[in-house]
Amino acid sequence: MKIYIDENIPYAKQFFSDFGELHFFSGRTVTAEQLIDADILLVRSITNVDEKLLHLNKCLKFVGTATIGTDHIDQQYLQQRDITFNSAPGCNKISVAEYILSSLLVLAEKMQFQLVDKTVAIVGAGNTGSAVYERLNALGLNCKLYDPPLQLAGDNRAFCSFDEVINADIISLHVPKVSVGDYPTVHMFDANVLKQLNHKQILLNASRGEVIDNQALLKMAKAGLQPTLVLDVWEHEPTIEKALLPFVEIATPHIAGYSLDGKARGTEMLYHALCQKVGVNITHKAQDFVVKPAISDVTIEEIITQPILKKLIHLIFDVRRDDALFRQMIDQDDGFDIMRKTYSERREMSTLSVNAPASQTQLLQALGFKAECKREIK
Ligand SMILES: NC(=O)c1ccc[n+]([C@@H]2O[C@H](COP(=O)([O-])OP(=O)(O)OC[C@H]3O[C@@H](n4cnc5c(N)ncnc54)[C@H](O)[C@@H]3O)[C@@H](O)[C@H]2O)c1
Ligand SMILES: O=C(O)[C@H](O)[C@H](O)COP(=O)(O)O
Repeated sequence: MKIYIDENIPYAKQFFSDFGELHFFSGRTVTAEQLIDADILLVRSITNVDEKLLHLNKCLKFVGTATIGTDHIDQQYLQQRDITFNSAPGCNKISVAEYILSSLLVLAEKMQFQLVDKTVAIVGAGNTGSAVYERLNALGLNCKLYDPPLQLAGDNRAFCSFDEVINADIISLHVPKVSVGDYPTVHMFDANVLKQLNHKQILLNASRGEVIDNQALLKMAKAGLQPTLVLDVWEHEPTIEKALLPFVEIATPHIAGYSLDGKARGTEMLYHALCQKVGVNITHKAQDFVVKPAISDVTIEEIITQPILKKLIHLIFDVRRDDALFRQMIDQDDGFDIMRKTYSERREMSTLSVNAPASQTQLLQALGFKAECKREIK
């Protein structure tokens, strides 16, 4: 069997060598000619899998994307050709939530506010939105969820209106890219919605760039009216609107989900799907391949205040590192993609054991740490 794999899917050799001959390709430039004899195709979000890419291939049986988003896949076309498709739902949801947490802690320090005083509207209450909710709710923010499709489907959590979204102190976007149907998300934040926001609010987008009309945002920013912005995703990646950058407080090149753990989980999920498709037993586990973290234990002697939490989170992941590097790299040819490709190792909070007073264990666990109980503070 011939298996064609995006070169940026980690641990592909370890997981897939048993299935046959592996061929690696560059996700942005792969062509129909290259894939002519592929039996299995494994991609990331930068490869559009459609008729244009697959029309020369007559033997493809399985397509997998090691990502949560599936907007780059023409699933209807794959269905017509009877090609099995699997994605990796939720694989990097923890990394996205940790990106949001780091960003908010940085902003809270810079702008001198307490997270607990803020209302946050989470737009999209699926895997990533729920992971954000769990963490921010544990920190005492007033969290509101906005997700009409889920609400309609009978999800029994409390949901808010779009009016409440645009009036929240913090708005965090976690929707898929959808351009048709009853609940499209492309330009959900268009000029009309953006003009209802103000400079006291914070708007974070770690979903897909197209959810915010970037040109309308730029216009608003040039007039000095934009909310504080955290943008991980952009319209027209990798050729983004660079003029926006000076107006964005935290800017990164679509790396919110890029922890080693999240990526490895994505590969592992495709491995499981392929084992099922081919009818073989699962013999490999991501944890056999993923290396130990650089920092694995820490002790906290006090009650966790916001400054202590910021220090703790940033022992593992500090979004300012990525923001600084991005601003340096974006002017290089291919800077956006080079930074993604050479992204330095980032781990999830779950790789850190935190030894803390017993009263802090619940919070630490809700934030994703491995919490170990220490004697209570007197
Ligand atoms: N920046 C990154 O690195 C990164 C990482 C992972 C995922 N993502 C993006 O984030 C998206 C969401 O991921 P997820 O794991 O939470 O997906 P998910 O499918 O679990 O949840 C998405 C939720 O959005 C809701 N939704 C759809 N249309 C909506 C609308 N118009 N208004 C409000 N809610 C709506 C859906 O009902 C669903 O509950 C992905 O599709 C992907 O594009 C980005
Ligand atoms: O949808 C996802 O899972 C994320 O957007 C993912 O992190 C994108 O990473 P890429 O496939 O572009 O490497």
